[in-house]
Amino acid sequence: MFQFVGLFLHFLDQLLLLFPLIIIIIFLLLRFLRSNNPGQRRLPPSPPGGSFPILGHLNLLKNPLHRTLAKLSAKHGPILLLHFGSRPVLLISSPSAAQECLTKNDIAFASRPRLSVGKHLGCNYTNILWAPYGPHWRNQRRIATLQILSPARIHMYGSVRTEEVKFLIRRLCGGTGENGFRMVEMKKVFFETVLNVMMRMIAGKRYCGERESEEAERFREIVKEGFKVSGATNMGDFLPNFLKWVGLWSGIEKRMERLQGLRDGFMQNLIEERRRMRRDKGDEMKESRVMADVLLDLQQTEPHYYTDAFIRGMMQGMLSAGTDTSSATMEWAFSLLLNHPNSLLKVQEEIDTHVGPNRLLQESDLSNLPFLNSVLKETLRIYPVAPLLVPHESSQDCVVGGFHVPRGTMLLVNNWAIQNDSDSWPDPAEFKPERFQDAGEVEEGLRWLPFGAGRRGCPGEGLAMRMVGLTLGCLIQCFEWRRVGEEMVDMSEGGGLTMPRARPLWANYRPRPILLRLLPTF
Ligand code: HEM
Repeated sequence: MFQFVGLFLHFLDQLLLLFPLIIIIIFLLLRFLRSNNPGQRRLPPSPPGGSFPILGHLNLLKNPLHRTLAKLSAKHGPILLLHFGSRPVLLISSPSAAQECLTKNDIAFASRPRLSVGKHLGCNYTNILWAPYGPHWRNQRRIATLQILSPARIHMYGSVRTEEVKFLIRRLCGGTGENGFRMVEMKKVFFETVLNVMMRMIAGKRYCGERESEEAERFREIVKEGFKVSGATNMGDFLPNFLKWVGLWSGIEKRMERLQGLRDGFMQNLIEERRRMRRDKGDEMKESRVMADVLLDLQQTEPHYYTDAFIRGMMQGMLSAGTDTSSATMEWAFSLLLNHPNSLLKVQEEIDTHVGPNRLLQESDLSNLPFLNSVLKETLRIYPVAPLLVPHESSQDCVVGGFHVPRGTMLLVNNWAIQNDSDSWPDPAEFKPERFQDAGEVEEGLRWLPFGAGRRGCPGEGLAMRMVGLTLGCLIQCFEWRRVGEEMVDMSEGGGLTMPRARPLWANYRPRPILLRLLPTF
């Protein structure tokens, strides 16, 4: 018996001595297995020597961000792992890698990172733009695509867009001398036209032009402040909490919070006004159903889910995703055409030939105006207003280009770099709408994705292309346009996550004879 116990203790003694050796062997074995399975575990490369403690690669980021990141990718490769503070960021700059992220790994990357803009202006990460992938986002997306932005609904609001474009044309006529050219700030007229269209679709009310009420004035202030705060990149998003408390980055967050309060109040008034109208006018309102009505109807069936906060979030999400993007695209397109008068003339000739001298261009003409369409696509190629799309985030581990991408990694697809890469686009900086005339060939793969792709791709593409096409087409049909002065229009880009022009566009214009014939019919 004693012998047996002695033997056991001896064995235990040996085992304890061997224990560190066993641990080392297991560790080496695991490393060996990992290194022989690189697709599973090898992380994407990072720019050598560029990362600092706490800051990560934040020191490399300069405005315009998409250009800085494009240079980084040109030097170190199209799939890069960066660190914005402690947050891992996958930076993608090639069509094949974009395809892998947005198609094969579509579900893995269908979430959004929790950035301060999503907290304060995205209704605490609940609106369609900033909600994480899950049932709440899916439900909003379903309502957006089936009930708000469906082809039938977009068609239904065709008259709103036509009315607003006619209103714009009349407004421009007001200031025009008989033969002389007048000057107009294009940024203002484009933005106000889009805002009126969007607000009429959302709430049945327009806010800009004619005599402006106090309510319209308040709304303008909210929109203006929105521009300022969403244009500022918030470094605080990427820093550890103890640094944020120093207060350097809290200013911008406070402004966002205040703005969200103002927006909420404004949207709530709209909801209540609409509710009153529906109560007072009953069936009469069915003729003019707007987005608020769709949501108020849903509220009647499921009041606990479709709360006023849900309706406010949905209305705000649509407004902020659709307005600035569409009007900035119009401004870029017009800037390019003013710098390329031959293309401007070609669009005008195409419209004159197809539409003729006796009527105003309509949305149904757009599919028969291939050159105008190519101008829009070429504009969105050189100046995509969301050059880095909207950031995505992986909600599960996945593999991109053979590299392991852990869950919780922020994805930036540098669409500007993809669309301006000379491997895919000969002479990428040149404005050549003709390259889109053979559209099928050009759009193959993900070389052109100004609206993103996959589950989180833009649900408003159809509406945007109609709104932008109709407005530009009608202005070109009705007026003669020139640059202000001899110099070319300055094409510098402003900062922020969206890509506005650095300076607002101004242009000279005068009516064409066709307008004098059409004006009395408006
Ligand atoms: C020229 C105009 C427009 C451009 C270039 C544009 C582009 C984009 C892009 C790049 C995204 C992000 C895609 C991604 O994350 O991968 C997006 C998202 C979105 N867009 Fe647009 N957009 C435009 C107009 C509109 C309009 C008119 C509406 C609707 C009224 C709209 C509604 C949305 C919404 C709701 C989202 C969020 C989708 C989600 O997260 O599920 N957009 N858009």
